[in-house]
Amino acid sequence: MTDKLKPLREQIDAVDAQILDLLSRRARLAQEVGHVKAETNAPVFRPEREAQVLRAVAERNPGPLKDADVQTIFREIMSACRSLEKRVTVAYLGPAGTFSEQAVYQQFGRAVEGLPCVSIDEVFRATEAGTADFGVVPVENSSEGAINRTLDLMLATTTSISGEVSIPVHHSLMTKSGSMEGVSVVCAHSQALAQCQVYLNTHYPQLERRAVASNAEAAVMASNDPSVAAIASEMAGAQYQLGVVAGHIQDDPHNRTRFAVIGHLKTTPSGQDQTSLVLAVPNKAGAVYNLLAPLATHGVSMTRFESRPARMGTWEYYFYVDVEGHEQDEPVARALHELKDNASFFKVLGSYPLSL
Ligand SMILES: C=C(O[C@@H]1C=C(C(=O)O)C=C[C@H]1O)C(=O)O
Repeated sequence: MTDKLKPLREQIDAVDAQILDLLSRRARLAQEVGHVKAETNAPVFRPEREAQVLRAVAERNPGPLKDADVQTIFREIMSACRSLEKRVTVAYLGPAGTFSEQAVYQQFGRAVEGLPCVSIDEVFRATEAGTADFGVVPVENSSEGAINRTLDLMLATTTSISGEVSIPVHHSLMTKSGSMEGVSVVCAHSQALAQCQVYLNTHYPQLERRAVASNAEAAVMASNDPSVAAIASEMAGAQYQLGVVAGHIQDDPHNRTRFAVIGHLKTTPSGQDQTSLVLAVPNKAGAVYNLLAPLATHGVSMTRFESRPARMGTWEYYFYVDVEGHEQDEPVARALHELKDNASFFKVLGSYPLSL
C-alpha cells in the first residue's frame, strides 16, 4: 500500500508547490492593485469584482471538486489577498459564534477583523461612524419573516447596502453536560425560540423558555449554569464547550437567514445584481398599484415586497422593495426615475451583487 501511495503523494507535493507559487504570484498582483488604489484613495473591498471572480470560477470548474467547494477556496484566497491591501473591519451582532459571524465569513472570508456588537443598533452605529468599514445585519428569516429592527434602521441610516448573504440556520439544543438532567430553562434569541417551537412543544412542553439577546449569549449562560439549556448553532456550542442534546431542531429543515452588508461603498454593476428600495405613498385608493406600475412597464422583476408601519399613528406604511438588476442598468434606472415621481418617500438602500 505504501508503495502505491508514495508516488501519488510525491505528485501531490509537486502540485502543492505549483499552487503555492501561483498563490504568491496572485498575492503580489493584489498588492499592486492595492498600491494603485492607495494612489486614488479607491475602496479596497470590491464586492462586485469578488462576485464576478467567484461566478467565473464556478463556470470554469472542470471538477471533480464541487462548485461550492471551489468557491469557498477562492473566497479565502481573495480574502487573504485583500488583507494584503487592507484588513477590513466588519461589525456584526455578537458575541462570537452567532449566525451573523458566520455571515461575515461567508461574505469576506476569514482574513477580516470581526467587531462583535451588542445589538443591531450598535452595528449600524459602528458602521456609520467608521469604527467598522462594513456591518453585517440580519434582514429576513425564511420561517419568521423580516427582522423589523433592521428594516427600521435601514430607513434612517446614511449607510447603503453593498452585498447580501444567505446562510442556512440550523439550531441545536445544548447544555454543559450534553444531557437535559437538572435543566429547568431553555434560553435563546426570541427568533430561535420561535423557529423551534414545534420541537419544544413536542419534547419539552414544561420547560421555561427565556428570550435573551442572542443565541451565543444563551450558549455562554449554559456554559456557566447546568440548569440552563441553550438553543444555538453548533459553532457557538463548540466555542463554549457545550454538549449537543439534539441537533437540527428547527421546525423548518430549510430554515435560512438573509443578511445585508452595509457600509459607505456604492458598488458598480456585477452583471447579476439586486436593488433594495424603501418607498411610501399617500394613503389613498390605488396608490400602491400606481406606485409599482413603472416596474411592470420597464420589465423589472420585483423579488420582495414588505411593509412596515410608519409609526406616526396614521396607518401609513413604508414599503421595502427588492428588484432585479442594478440601479445603473438601463431598465432599472428608467423604472426608478418614474417610481420616484409616484412616491411620497423614495430611498435607494443599495444595488449589490446577488448572493451566490
Ligand atoms: C485585488 C483587488 O482587491 C480586492 C481583492 C480581490 C481579489 O483578490 O481578487 C478582488 C476584489 C477586491 O475586493 C481588486 O480590486 O481587483
